[in-house]
Amino acid sequence: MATTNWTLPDHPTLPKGKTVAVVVLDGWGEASPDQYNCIHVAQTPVTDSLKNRLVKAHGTAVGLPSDDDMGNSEVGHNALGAGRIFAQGAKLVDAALASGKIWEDEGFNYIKESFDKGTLHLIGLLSDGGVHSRLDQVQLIVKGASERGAKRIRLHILTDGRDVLDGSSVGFVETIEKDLAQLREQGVDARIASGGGRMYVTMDRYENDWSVVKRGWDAQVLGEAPYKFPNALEAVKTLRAEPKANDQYLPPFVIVDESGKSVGPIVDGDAVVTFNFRADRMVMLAKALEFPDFDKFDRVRVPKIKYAGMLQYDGELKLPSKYLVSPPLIERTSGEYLVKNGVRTFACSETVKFGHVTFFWNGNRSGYFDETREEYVEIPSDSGITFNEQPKMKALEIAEKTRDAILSGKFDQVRINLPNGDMVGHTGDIEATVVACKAADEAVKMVLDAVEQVGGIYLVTADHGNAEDMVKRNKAGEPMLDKSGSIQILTSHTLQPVPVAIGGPGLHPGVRFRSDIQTPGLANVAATVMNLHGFQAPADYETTLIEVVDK
Ligand SMILES: O=C(O)[C@H](O)COP(=O)(O)O
Ligand SMILES: [Mn+2]
Ligand SMILES: [Mn+2]
Repeated sequence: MATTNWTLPDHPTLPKGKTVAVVVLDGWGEASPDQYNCIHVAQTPVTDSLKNRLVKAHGTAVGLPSDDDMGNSEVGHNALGAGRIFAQGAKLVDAALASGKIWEDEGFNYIKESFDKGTLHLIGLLSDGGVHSRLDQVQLIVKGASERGAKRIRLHILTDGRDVLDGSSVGFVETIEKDLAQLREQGVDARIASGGGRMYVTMDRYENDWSVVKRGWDAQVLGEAPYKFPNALEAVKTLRAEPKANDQYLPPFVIVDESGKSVGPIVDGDAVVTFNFRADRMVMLAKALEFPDFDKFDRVRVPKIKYAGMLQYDGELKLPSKYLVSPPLIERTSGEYLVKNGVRTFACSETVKFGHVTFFWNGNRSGYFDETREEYVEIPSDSGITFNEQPKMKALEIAEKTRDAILSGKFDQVRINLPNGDMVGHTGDIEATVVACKAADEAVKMVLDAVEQVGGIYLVTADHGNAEDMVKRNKAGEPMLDKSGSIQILTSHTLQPVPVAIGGPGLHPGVRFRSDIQTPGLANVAATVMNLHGFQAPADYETTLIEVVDK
């Protein structure tokens, strides 16, 4: 393997030594101004005043299978940090299924060893959102595993309503139940065994609230939950009606037989696959399943299982150790280059997005490259609430810490994520999302004021759209209505482009956005940031967005 030359060439014109603030507004796209565009409705004077260039943040521009795929935080921050477009989990799993390689590799052969005597359990997000998982892939795994000897299959589903419309869980359950019924006709004992809403059961992230993972453990592994149903369709329909939970927050349930016994606890000798390809909301469960000295909650019973992830979720921790598809190998990220070229770096967000500007930014790698030159600060997020209850979240605290980092003179780059537009946008609460966008704008102001004071440079951008469009639209772009005549709230991300704004007193006056890049995307930002630090990007990086004209 060729050794990497980490030394970045000097930029021909742009100086070194300027403080550069990189601000990622999570879920902040560009869309027509109307009442469902919360960024437009909110008072956002600071971001409104910035001069933007729009870049693509979805689909093939960020390594997703097609341009019908909305962007998301993982692929967005990967592209921002890595400066190149890598085929992402969704695409890699598609390819492994299409070629059949998934069945030949080590991961599947490992879990297959249990098929003779044990049950195959599949745990993950059941939707066609394509952000964490995809229903068609789950269908192919169920079918493929049964064709290859799995005689007893149990699904542990997490309902979505966040990357897809609320209420769509019913249709997804119907689809998978049809497949399972067909398998039963062929003599395979295949059933859904448990479930719950993704935000309340299992899919916490960055260790914000372990009780979420514990609720899932109790249902999936121990077969215990406050709600018991004879089948999953009845479970989802009933829990949506009473206690009137939405898909994201359905309470945990288990499916029981006539005698009231759970149909699918995980026991010694079983195999488990977590079928999400995206890491952030599966890695906590992976730890509970795999770490022998796990101490985040009492697991009560730790079955001896063969476990594989759809992908490996953390390359540093090698977690899980077995996986069905190899993750994208995202190396030589801009963060690593810049640190190795002496750029002292500060990264900050609150818990729910902390890994976005560290782990995802650095190519799905946790930890520092060089702890003498880096400081990552995590502001604890609120837990146990939906963020429309506290739409300002920790934006002010993030901004204060960042301001202090800028003014301290200890850092050359400060890199932050402001979660408000995204996290509140996902709740579908339009009024709260307007408050959220205002709070993010105020945070940007505080950061830009500090940049002004130190003669620095800012680059403000976003990872994908969300808050700029809160309604499901038809092909003509008109809001769609549900059966009762109310507008259909869009809780998910969008396909919209996102802004990139560059400025500040330290910016060379000749810097312009180039006009010769046909369709720039998020991956063009890394080379741009390197330029702002006075370096040229490596030759295989997507090209910079800027040029310097004589001034
Ligand atoms: O995990 C989530 O919250 C959503 O599925 C996607 O949102 P994110 O990509 O902005 O994190
Ligand atoms: Mn995001
Ligand atoms: Mn989001």
